[in-house]
Amino acid sequence: MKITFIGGGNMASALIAGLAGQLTAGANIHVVDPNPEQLARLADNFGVTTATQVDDKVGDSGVIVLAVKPQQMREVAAGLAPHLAGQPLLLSIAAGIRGVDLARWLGGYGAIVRTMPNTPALIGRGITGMVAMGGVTAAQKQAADDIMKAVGATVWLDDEALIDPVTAVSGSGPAYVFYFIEAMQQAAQELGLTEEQGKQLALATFAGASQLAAQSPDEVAVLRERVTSKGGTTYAALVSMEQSGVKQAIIEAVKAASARGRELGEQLGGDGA
Ligand SMILES: NC(=O)C1=CN([C@@H]2O[C@H](COP(=O)(O)OP(=O)(O)OC[C@H]3O[C@@H](n4cnc5c(N)ncnc54)[C@H](O)[C@@H]3O)[C@@H](O)[C@H]2O)C=CC1
Ligand SMILES: O=C(O)[C@@H]1CCC=N1
Repeated sequence: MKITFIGGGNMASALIAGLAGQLTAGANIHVVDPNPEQLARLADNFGVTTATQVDDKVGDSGVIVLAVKPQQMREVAAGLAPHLAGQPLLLSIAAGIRGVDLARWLGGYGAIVRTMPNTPALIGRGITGMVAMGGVTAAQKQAADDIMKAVGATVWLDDEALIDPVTAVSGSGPAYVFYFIEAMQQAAQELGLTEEQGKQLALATFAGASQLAAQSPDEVAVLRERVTSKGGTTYAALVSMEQSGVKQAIIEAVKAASARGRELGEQLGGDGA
């Protein structure tokens, strides 16, 4: 099956990298992006075919992945509308953009699955939240699931409104983890370790702790308590974090991301025109 990506930026590149390793021929992937450097990089690395704008070649795609910024989606959808005679599945990865708005911009085309992947897809360790709009067939839903499972796990939602919370937790989530790792690395250096040592210690700790949490039958809070000797070093760190309101700040940050997703949908979807 031919999969066309409209937009070949960061998230599309992560998906293509994950998919290219799974498909028998990278040439089954076609990428449309106005940036020739972006296209050259994707063609060199993954053997995809490329174009700088949507043309008739997009028409024979079984799946079209919409991977442009939310602000570009309306224009891209309008340009795509004349090329949907082959009834492809449209897979949107854009934050915020509501299915009803996308369908309208596509000229009333309803075979849309909204998804929210994340960048660990690049190494096949992504997780994608997904919701199917009314015009999606069972076979198309399966195809969407197959594509996203090629780059990690999938979580299907019944309620489209929940895609904003998914965006806030797992779509944006890698950035929070990187932020925490950056802080750990900076602390390591300020305490006298080398940059390399700090990096090695922080990364191995994140990988080990998250694997342990995934594999353990115990709740994460129990695992945390097992590290925390009374009056010990971890206790000192956690008291400091509590005093600084770190947990509440993280909760509020995730809620801010979710609210921004909803706001983007309302702003860009406008009054339904
Ligand atoms: N970066 C991430 O971690 C995630 C991003 N997303 C979503 O993915 C989408 C893309 O985000 P990024 O990849 O981060 O942005 P990006 O800026 O890296 O990529 C956007 C790409 O679209 C291209 N483009 C612009 N106008 C175009 C047009 N008319 N036709 C075709 N291509 C066009 C740009 O040249 C660029 O390569 C957004 O809607 C975002 O909400 C979703 C999940 C995670
Ligand atoms: O920051 C953003 O808006 C996109 C959506 C999820 C991750 N990146």
